[in-house]
Amino acid sequence: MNNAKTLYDKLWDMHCVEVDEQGNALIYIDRHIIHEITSPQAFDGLNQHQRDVWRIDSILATPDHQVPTDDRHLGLEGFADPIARLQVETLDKNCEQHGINQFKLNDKRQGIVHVVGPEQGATLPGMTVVCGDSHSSTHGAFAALAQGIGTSEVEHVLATQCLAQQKCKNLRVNVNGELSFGVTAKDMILYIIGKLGTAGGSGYAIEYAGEAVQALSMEGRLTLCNMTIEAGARSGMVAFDNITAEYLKGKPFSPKGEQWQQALMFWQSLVSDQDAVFDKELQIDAKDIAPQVTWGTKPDQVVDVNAAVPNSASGKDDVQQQEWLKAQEYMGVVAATPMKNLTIDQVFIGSCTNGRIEDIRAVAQVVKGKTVASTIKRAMVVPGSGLVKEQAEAEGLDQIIIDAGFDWRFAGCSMCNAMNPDKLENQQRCASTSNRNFEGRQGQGGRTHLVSPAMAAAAAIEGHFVDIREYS
Ligand SMILES: CC(C)[C@H](C(=O)O)[C@@H](O)C(=O)O
Ligand code: SF4
Repeated sequence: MNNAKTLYDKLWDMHCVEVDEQGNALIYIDRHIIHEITSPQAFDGLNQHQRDVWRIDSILATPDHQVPTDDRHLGLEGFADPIARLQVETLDKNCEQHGINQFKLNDKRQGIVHVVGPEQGATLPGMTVVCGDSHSSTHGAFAALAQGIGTSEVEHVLATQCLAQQKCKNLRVNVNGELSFGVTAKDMILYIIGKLGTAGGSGYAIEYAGEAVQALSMEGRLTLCNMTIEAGARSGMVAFDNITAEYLKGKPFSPKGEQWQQALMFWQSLVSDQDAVFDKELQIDAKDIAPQVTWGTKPDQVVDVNAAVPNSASGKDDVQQQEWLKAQEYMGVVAATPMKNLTIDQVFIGSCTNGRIEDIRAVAQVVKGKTVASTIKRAMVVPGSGLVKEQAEAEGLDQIIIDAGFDWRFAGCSMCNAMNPDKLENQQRCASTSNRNFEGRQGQGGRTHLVSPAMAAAAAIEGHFVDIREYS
């Protein structure tokens, strides 16, 4: 009998507390990250039932979705929206009441939960990580089992440190060979979602593997795992290796001294066994991946930058054809229009997908000595955390970006989902490094095209999409 296990099987087995005959399981949670949107009702529930928080030191909190990004010196007074302010104040109050570690609004470690956790070493290999946020899959890049949960589950984890779950099936996505120059982890994941479809990963935990994945930096792997949820899977992960270890060494929450050595020994085991069997495998050739641009209102409505908006008649069935037509109408695009001909109104660079230091370096490299096109109404770069901002400023990247005509902002989710003042106007077209292009996602009537940071930067300079591989 084959006892070989996948990485997911291993993580599951290590955390499974109990499972009944129907497969209903309880898994133990090691790290719980919270933000201002999905935690207030959870704390209300706890208080109503007079329950305490089970393991306070497993929790890390920071506000991100509703914080304004234009200025911070006013603190809470800088909020124009009283409801947004109340959410952030409520997070403060709950964290104070329960003694929870929070990086508050004016703490330079504040930022988007999925940027802050990794950069602190709060997400470690072998952990189960949850957050009341669908992009919690991001943390799986560290060979962790990470997933988004709902508000009632946030309450359950706060109270019991456990989560009710059914085990998923195993899907491995192998990206073989080497990515072409100028093609990034963002293009890789958009391409994968294009192949899988937005429901293709449903019921699976995805492991990303193959030479092109192994060659990615930790930041690239975070981008990859981040968008797992857009393929319908709750968890995505990458096996542990030296790149993981190097990234975590010396991070504030990482183990130190003798414990670091012990951890390294244990972490080596966080890979799928050689003969582990996956329920499904997808093979991708890295050299087939070109820079990607979405044309529609779902992340799988995506094409190569050199392609055109597809003709709805080529949709696989009636349902898809109707869906494409509707998406094209909303997006104000017409079949057969080359993607490069689409002119852009706004550019948003940031989010938990692409708001890390390597993303900002890539942007600075593209825009250095150039100027944002006069037709662009606004181009903004929003670091994913205060520490990313600080690092970028130490490297002088902010000045390059500002000189090119971009806004340089404070950390937060910003225009990724417009729960704060950063929004698109009706029918404005945006090149965005975020992860969702749903109708109204970046503001009512706004039209989002998902791209990599370098592609967004080049689109800002030219006023339309260009192939970054031919751009200098
Ligand atoms: C507000 C929050 C719950 C939501 C999520 O779960 O993903 C947000 O982060 C998003 O990206 O839409
Ligand atoms: S940056 Fe966007 S996707 Fe990420 S947590 Fe914030 S709103 Fe969600």
